[in-house]
Amino acid sequence: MPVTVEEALARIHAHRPKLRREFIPIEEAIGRVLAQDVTARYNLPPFDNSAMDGYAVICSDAGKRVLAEHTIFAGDREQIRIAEGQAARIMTGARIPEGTECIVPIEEVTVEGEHVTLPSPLRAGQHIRLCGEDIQTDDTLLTTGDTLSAYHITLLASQGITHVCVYHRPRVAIFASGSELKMHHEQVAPYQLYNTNSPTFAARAAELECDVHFVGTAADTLDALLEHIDSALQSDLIITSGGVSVGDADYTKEAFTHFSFIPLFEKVDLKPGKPTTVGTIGDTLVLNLPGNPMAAALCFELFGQALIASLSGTNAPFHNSITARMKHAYNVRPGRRTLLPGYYDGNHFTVCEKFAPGMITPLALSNGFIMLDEACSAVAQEAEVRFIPTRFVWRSGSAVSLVSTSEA
Ligand SMILES: Nc1nc2c(c(=O)[nH]1)N[C@H]1C(S)=C(S)[C@@H](COP(=O)(O)OP(=O)(O)OC[C@H]3O[C@@H](n4cnc5c(N)ncnc54)[C@H](O)[C@@H]3O)O[C@H]1N2
Ligand code: MOO
Repeated sequence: MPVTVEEALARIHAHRPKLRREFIPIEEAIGRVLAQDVTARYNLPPFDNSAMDGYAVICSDAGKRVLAEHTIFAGDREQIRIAEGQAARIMTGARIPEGTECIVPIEEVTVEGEHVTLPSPLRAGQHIRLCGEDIQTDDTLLTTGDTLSAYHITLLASQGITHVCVYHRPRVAIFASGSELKMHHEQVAPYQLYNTNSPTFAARAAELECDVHFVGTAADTLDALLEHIDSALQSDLIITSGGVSVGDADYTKEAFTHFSFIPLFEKVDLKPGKPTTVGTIGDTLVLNLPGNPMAAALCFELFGQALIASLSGTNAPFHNSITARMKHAYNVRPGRRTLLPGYYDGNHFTVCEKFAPGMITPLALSNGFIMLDEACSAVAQEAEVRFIPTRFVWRSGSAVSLVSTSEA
């Protein structure tokens, strides 16, 4: 019995794989998932300091001529004290002298030798960056399951942290089945075609921070499939494509049953990609995708990504969507949950002009897809849809306005 997409995803999310951890330098941690919480060891700033090149002064000296004998630079160790009638010339980032009530920028004073005349009035605290105003000791900076981005590396570096504990990258083994398939570096005969699914999933899994192992292309025989499964069992996830339908040469499902395969689900109520199957062999997860390239790619996005997320240890394992409006009206056959590939331009979603489960161009031309409810037979122009991205580098081929205004 096919399960709904929601049920299929719920079964994937309910599965709790064993996760392995390792310590790595922060320079290598970009994109990795933390297996520890990180708390602050130091305040940031670590001391009260000047936000401007100027003078450290006392507020009651506003409008007066004061003596400024000392100059303080960032990194100076010596700590001085100022009193009424005194100021200290100070550089941005330098520790403020004891007794300082505010900083007056250089541009606002009149300098005569060692004396400066201050403006009036002066506001207590002006241009002083307070100890701990950004980070306080013991603040939680990062949490187990956070995926490290460049600005998380900033936080780690600010605390003098050299290494972090992260989850291992998921090890993903990939193979295709199909006697008609050749690899792109092989000769192809007129009755054969190139295996595009395996390079696609290898590339996509690498984009999703997996360690990828391409096992090979299995002929449509039980023996070839058994051999390929056997060499993939050391991985956390096996992704196969092809041979899951009801044809005379479709042996994938049968081959997996030889390895005590336990299904999580064996078919999904979905067009395309109905034959998609997910299960386990021991600690190894298995995703059998259909051979049709577009069907396989869209189901990789829905189910493969969810499996990889669960194996990565992320605390954000669920898909998310962007609300978009339809560029054009679109009609579909109701009664089936339908995936439509297309392009989101920042406002509107345009369904791919030409697509079918066996094609490869639709995904290359798209940056995501929408999933229409089974009751849906038409989506109107400007109707709101939920866009699910497949790539998310948010740039444009032509210049767009980047400015927000008060008008809607
Ligand atoms: N009688 C029925 N026939 C089919 C059904 C069905 O329910 N009843 N389902 C159709 C659907 S839906 C799909 S999807 C496909 C799934 O078939 P398989 O998973 O068995 O895939 P194959 O037959 O091996 O291949 C299908 C198609 O895709 C090409 N292919 C396969 N692997 C690759 C690859 N790695 N790279 C590029 N292209 C690949 C293959 O040459 C075929 O053209 O079954 C329908 N039939
Ligand atoms: O649903 Mo198949 O999975 O059409 O391509």
